[in-house]
Amino acid sequence: MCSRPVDPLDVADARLDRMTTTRPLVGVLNGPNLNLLGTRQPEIYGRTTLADIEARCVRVGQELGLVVECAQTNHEGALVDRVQEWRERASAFVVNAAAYTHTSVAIRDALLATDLPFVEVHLSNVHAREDFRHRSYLADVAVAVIAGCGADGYEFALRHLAGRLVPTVTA
Ligand SMILES: O=C1C[C@@](O)(C(=O)O)C[C@@H](O)[C@@H]1O
Repeated sequence: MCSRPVDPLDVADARLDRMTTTRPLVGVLNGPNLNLLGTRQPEIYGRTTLADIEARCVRVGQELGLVVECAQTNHEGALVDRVQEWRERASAFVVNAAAYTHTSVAIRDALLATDLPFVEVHLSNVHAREDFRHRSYLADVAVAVIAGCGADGYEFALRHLAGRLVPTVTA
């Protein structure tokens, strides 16, 4: 009989796999120019970087019993690809489609095709800005819209989704 010594790291990996596969996955998706957060019009978008926001989302997700994966791209088709890729694995989304919020039927359709709940987030209060930002192609199919709370908006969105996905969590 051939017996291999048990590697404690393998055991820990397997345990982590099981834990993460049973926790709902939430995809946090950010659109064009949000990679510049921290230096882009800080008077409007604040000084928090996207890396800080994503790290906070992962940390808050862990506290809430969620697995959080984050992605950002400047390209409309790549946002659609990401939603399609998450479609098979995710339970919900937090979406800041940035300027594509106001223009993109393709991103709306991609989210609708998932049949999953999502929260639309904007750092700034888009309703207090130019008219073209008042229109959203996503808002009427989102479960909630959060605008004007800065980086806190992502955490609020995750707390809301956790309340829907993880029965023991109070939003
Ligand atoms: O890029 C962005 C960021 C934004 O989505 C926000 O987070 O406030 C608002 C959009 O109008 C703008 O195009």
